[in-house]
Amino acid sequence: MDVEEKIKLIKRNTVEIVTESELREKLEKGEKLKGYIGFEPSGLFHVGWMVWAKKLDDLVRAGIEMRVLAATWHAWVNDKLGGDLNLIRDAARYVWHVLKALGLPMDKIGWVYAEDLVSDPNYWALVIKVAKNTSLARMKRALTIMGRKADEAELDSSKLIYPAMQVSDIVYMDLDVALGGLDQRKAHMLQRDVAPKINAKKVIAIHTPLLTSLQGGKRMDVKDLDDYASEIKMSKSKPESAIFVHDSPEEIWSKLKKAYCPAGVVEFNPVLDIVKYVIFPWREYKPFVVERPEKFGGTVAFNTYEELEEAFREGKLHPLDLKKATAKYLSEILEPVRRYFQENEEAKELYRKISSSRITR
Ligand SMILES: Nc1ncnc2c1ncn2[C@@H]1O[C@H](COP(=O)(O)OP(=O)(O)OP(=O)(O)O)[C@@H](O)[C@H]1O
Ligand SMILES: N[C@@H](Cc1ccc(O)cc1)C(=O)O
Repeated sequence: MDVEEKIKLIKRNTVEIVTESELREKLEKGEKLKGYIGFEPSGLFHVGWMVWAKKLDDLVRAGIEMRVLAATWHAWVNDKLGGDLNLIRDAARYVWHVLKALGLPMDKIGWVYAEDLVSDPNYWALVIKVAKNTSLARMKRALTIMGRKADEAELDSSKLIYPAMQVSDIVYMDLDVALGGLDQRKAHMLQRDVAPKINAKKVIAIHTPLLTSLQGGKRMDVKDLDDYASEIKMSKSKPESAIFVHDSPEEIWSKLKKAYCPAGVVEFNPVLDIVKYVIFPWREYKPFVVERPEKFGGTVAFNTYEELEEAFREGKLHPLDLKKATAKYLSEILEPVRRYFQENEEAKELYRKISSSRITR
């Protein structure tokens, strides 16, 4: 794969790369790049996470040495799973199984636990250095990276340490690339600002879109799109907002049937988001076929998402027909996951533990 092909693959279905020219420069020099994505283990894997999972796969294919950080200590700070580190670790292992079930090349992807970092005093020296170079106001503003509002550290000041930890994770692992959904932007921009002050390299940030909650969203007068998108995103701590990778075809249909999808409305439409960022990429961009009786226009095939969006915007594709086809394809894509979790004993047991734990936050 030449540099142009790599950049095309890395860039597809992202919101932004900060910056593309830095990425190009490193690729042109033939540098061996190291990257990561971190996640907080808690709760079940929803289809929103398939957006970054696909990008993780793309980055591996583009030759970037990728690892996944199971941010167990961060999840503890963020009160996930009642702060029970054993359960949090189980939730991390569960995610490993989901990624495997989705077909990711887990033998080519590193797997790191926060414990591997926090057991080293040098890591904490970095956390202090990052904090020394960050104002309190900036640290508070960055709390959206953990799904919290700036004032949520008032009663629990450990939360103020979290952004410094996330920045330190990147520096400690000496990474070139940080992958995350758009809601992780503030962590990456903070890393880029602090890096030159602590003699570290600026990370190249790759941000993927956030799937909208099944309840949808409406554009308001928002200052930071990353803050608004994170407020209305599909999220594991709001189960009613999400389709989980374990949902049966019946559950998927029943959730999609009720999902926000007004005729002709494209913005913050969760059904279209799923088609664009999950179905097209996970089916390797094969045509999306909507079966309809002749009297409603007959069966129609869309070769690209753009064609489908145009038809929907112009009222040539009815929300119910779109939802039916989306449910069918999504159920098909998720079938191997359902099968894997029936057949793999460890995965099955972890799923049982995590899904029966009532406390996600
Ligand atoms: N709806 C979504 N669409 C796409 N990516 C998402 C979505 N929600 C989270 N992500 C991404 O998944 C990664 C892990 O996020 P996170 O642990 O905050 O998920 P979450 O479902 O919002 O969980 P929680 O509700 O516990 O905050 C991040 O990179 C984040 O940007
Ligand atoms: N902040 C991320 C999790 C994360 C934690 C540490 C990291 O280094 C990276 C990501 C989230 O809420 O999903």
